[in-house]
Amino acid sequence: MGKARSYCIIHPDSVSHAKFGYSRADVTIEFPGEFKTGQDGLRDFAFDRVFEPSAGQAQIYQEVARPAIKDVFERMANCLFLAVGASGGGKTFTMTGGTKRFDDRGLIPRSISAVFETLAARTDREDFRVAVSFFEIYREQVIDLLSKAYAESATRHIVRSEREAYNLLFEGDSRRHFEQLPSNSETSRGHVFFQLYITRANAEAVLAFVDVAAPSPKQSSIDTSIAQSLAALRAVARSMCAGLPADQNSTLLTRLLEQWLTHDDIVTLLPLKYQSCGESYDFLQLARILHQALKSRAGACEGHPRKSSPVAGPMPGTVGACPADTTSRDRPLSHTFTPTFAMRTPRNLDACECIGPDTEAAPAIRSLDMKIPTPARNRCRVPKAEAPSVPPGPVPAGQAARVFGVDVRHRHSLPVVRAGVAREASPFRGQARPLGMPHNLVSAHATRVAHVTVNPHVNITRPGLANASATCTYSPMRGGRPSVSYSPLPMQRVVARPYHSEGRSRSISPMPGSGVTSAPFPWVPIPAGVKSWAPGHG
Ligand SMILES: Nc1ncnc2c1ncn2[C@@H]1O[C@H](COP(=O)(O)OP(=O)(O)OP(=O)(O)O)[C@@H](O)[C@H]1O
Repeated sequence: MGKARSYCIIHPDSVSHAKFGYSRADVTIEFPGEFKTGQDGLRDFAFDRVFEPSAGQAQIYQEVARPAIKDVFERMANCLFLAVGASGGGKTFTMTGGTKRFDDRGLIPRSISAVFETLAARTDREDFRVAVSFFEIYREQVIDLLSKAYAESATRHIVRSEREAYNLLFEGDSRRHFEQLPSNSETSRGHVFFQLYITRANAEAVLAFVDVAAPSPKQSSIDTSIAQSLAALRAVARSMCAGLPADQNSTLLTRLLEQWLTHDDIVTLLPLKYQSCGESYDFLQLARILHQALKSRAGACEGHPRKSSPVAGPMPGTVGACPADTTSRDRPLSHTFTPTFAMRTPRNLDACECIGPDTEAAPAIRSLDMKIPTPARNRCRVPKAEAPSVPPGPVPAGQAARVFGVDVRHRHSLPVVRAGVAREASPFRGQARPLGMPHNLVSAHATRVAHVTVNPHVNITRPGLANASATCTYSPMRGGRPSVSYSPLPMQRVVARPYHSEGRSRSISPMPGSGVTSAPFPWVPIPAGVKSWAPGHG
């Protein structure tokens, strides 16, 4: 039988609430007599561990997910991480990550890193293959987030490095359905499955991370669909507790979870922001019933190897069997351009700014914050051999170029105008500009449309995924050769400033293990009629 663990993660905004308390393994809420049971008083909910708000993501990862990664390599055990909870409680924060600090990256990126770090340390690493699938249940349909399509089958992409896996994570993340609601400015509107498949010979272990959407008070049709699937999940758990056959076919969520619920290791996560007694009680109870149901399972085998994806079982009309060895899709930005880190950006990102880091030092980067780097940390010339030659002078409007394998173009005729814009959004705004560093050293402007905009000095992005790496310091106004900002220090401090129309942003993660590939830098006319310069147009 698979193991079952359950954790509660307390949201920082819950702490001061009088009707809510928690200890290391219990959450207690107080509710009035008329609510639910008709009895006044306190209700206790036990967990394997309750993480107080001061517990960082690193600690949560260590206790929650690290054992599962070990089990993958020791006994090819599958594990499902199932995050449930009310809107705004922190499910996405726990699974994918927070917005402001690198330290806030969640279970998925940390697990990706751990899998590749473990592999790197093994002599038999060549025997393993890692693949990723990423899909969303939205309005009772599966959307493959890696192929942008309503899916009969979720595509499985082989990933050969941490960077490739991150790329897919951020790519898919940018395609998720979010909505701005009072409870959360970025509310997930679909149940999201991110799966890592680790295969060796005929054995396969799957790590699945499921972020279960919560209904909002808006009561739209999406909310109805979400509420129905949660009710179905609750009903399945109740049947399991009672030892009765469960109707798992009533919703797509329960159908996709069926095999997990009956067989595998499951970690239930309840990120909890105490908002109202009713809502908290509902989800605390759901977590409890789920945990009880999982504990009561019998007869399933522990850590059995899978032949096919647990979530992508053969179900007509839904996610079907994944093709076993689909190779990575051709992703123009990533196969020639090697980002050093990626920012999980807001859906309606206006612009972001990134500085550094050294792509060669990137594997050592484990710290990312919002501070301004010192010039010493941020300036280092790219070897001349790598520096593409650029003709001096302003880049004419409507011209494009391929910089380090990435298509870029100017949207403005005069770089100097662009520079003015960049300065406004510069990380150095209001501060003394570090000596020798152009104030607009890096400025990547992204819109939701897949295009790349460049100012005279850089750079690169695509929707939902601001890839920053090669920091071209070439200034058309100064002429000369372009160079790339490299950090000479292993613990490069990276600056990443997500800008957003409402001041919101998403998390930041590194792209270790990358290197910069250079490419010719000819300015070429943008084809007539092309409004946004999408990767691949060149
Ligand atoms: N442990 C935490 N520490 C700091 N901030 C947190 C924490 N958990 C969540 N947040 C913040 O709370 C907000 C809501 O979190 P998140 O979007 O992860 O909630 P959610 O449960 O996924 O909500 P929804 O169901 O609406 O999508 C975000 O701004 C997030 O950064």
